[in-house]
Amino acid sequence: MSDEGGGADTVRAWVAFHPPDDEERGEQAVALLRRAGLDPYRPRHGRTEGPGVLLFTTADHAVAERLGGLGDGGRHRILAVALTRTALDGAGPWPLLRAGATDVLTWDASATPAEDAVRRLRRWAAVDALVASPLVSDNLVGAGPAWQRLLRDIVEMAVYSDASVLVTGESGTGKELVARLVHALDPRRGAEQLVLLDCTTIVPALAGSEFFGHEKGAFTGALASRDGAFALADRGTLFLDEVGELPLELQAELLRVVQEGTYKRVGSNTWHTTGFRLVCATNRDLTTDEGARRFRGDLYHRIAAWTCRLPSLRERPEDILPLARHFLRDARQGDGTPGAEDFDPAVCRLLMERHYPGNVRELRQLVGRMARRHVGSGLISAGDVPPEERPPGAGPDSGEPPRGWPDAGFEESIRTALASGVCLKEIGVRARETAVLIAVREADGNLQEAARALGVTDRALQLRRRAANGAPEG
Ligand SMILES: Nc1ncnc2c1ncn2[C@@H]1O[C@H](COP(=O)(O)OP(=O)(O)OP(=O)(O)O)[C@@H](O)[C@H]1O
Repeated sequence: MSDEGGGADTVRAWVAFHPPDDEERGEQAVALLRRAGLDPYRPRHGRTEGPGVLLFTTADHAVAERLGGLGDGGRHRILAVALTRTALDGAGPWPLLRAGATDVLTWDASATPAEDAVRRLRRWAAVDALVASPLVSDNLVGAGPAWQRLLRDIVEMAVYSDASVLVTGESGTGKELVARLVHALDPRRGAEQLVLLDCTTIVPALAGSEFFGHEKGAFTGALASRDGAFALADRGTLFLDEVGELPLELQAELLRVVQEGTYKRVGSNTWHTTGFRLVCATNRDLTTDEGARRFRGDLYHRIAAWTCRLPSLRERPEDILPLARHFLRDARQGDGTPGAEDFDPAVCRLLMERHYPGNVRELRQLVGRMARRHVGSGLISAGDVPPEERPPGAGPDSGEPPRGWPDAGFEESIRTALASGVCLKEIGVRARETAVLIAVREADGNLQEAARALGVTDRALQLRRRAANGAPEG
């Protein structure tokens, strides 16, 4: 992988200007970016692939639309670079980050702005390449932009930092997969072991031995000396699943080992040293009052240097079919006989409409059951669906519309807004602004087409855009 620091490899990335007719002012910056290692290209018809730079002189309302379009709704990372010191006057960088910029720099604020920018682009391109690699994309399957952003974060944190990671999420969302991936990607740990301990299965009487190891004769039944998890994970990764279940006494001991890197085997007075990356998983919220009473705050801060929340499957319905197809391919490869190649439309609808309290694991099991019933190649059809999975009455063939809107992501967003004190009026304003932004973007800037999609007149759309830009709404 290319190092993101210094002037190593050339990095190819798009460069755009805002306002678009203000290119001349940016040309000098582009020349310096080239010299720092950028191989720039211009986005064609506003379409981009991978990360890029938006050089701007005015952070007006239109810049948000440009960012949304150039970043393809969050798929690609954008470095927004203010070419003048005054370009960020007013609201500062925050609206640009909200609109889709990954970072915002002011050219004149740095002695080496071109190098700073290229360093970021080099890092982002390296992370994108890893996210697209089979190691990541075949393991943590998902196509939605939110999932892709999460993968980028996981990869970046695994490769470029040594931080302890706390992975949260409901059962079956892929927490163990993330732990395995962090270990596999970590250039400092790759050759060493990944040691897994499920804290729900630790027997209190044997817990000390599990973690610290023991000497021969340390307790009844200790017929030989044995290494514990801290020794086995040395220079590797220790994954503690369901860390919220760890008894309080063990939490204190774990904290000491993590802080000091030393431990004694049960029945021994000799200190040993160890150093490992700690990855923990939990489906409990360890920060709530209830969670906090059962979990030490100091340990929480130690294990949660970086946290990663995996969404439930209901929060990522766009990934249900890609995941189901992935599991179908797996099932086909597993038994070596020609198997089903895809799902017929009725089964696709059933998969989309069903609820998955067990998340991805439940989807995987369901697809496995369908694949086992299927005969020959061709599509998985309604008859392959196990009887207890078939919808009563209004079945998948009933022509009912699929579960669509408002979906769980929508509700989640409103719940977050209310919990943060955002009032109903503001929620309404934001919802309208977002709808307009998306419609204009989807219509490639064609306002008539966007107005049609929104079910409003051209004039109403223009007034709304003007209102969003600060002028009173007509
Ligand atoms: N994004 C994904 N892509 C492919 N497979 C996935 C994905 N997420 C989960 N799975 C599959 O779902 C199953 C459950 O995953 P995993 O054990 O990592 O979940 P978990 O969150 O650790 O569950 P638990 O909390 O119950 O231990 C596994 O078979 C895993 O392969």
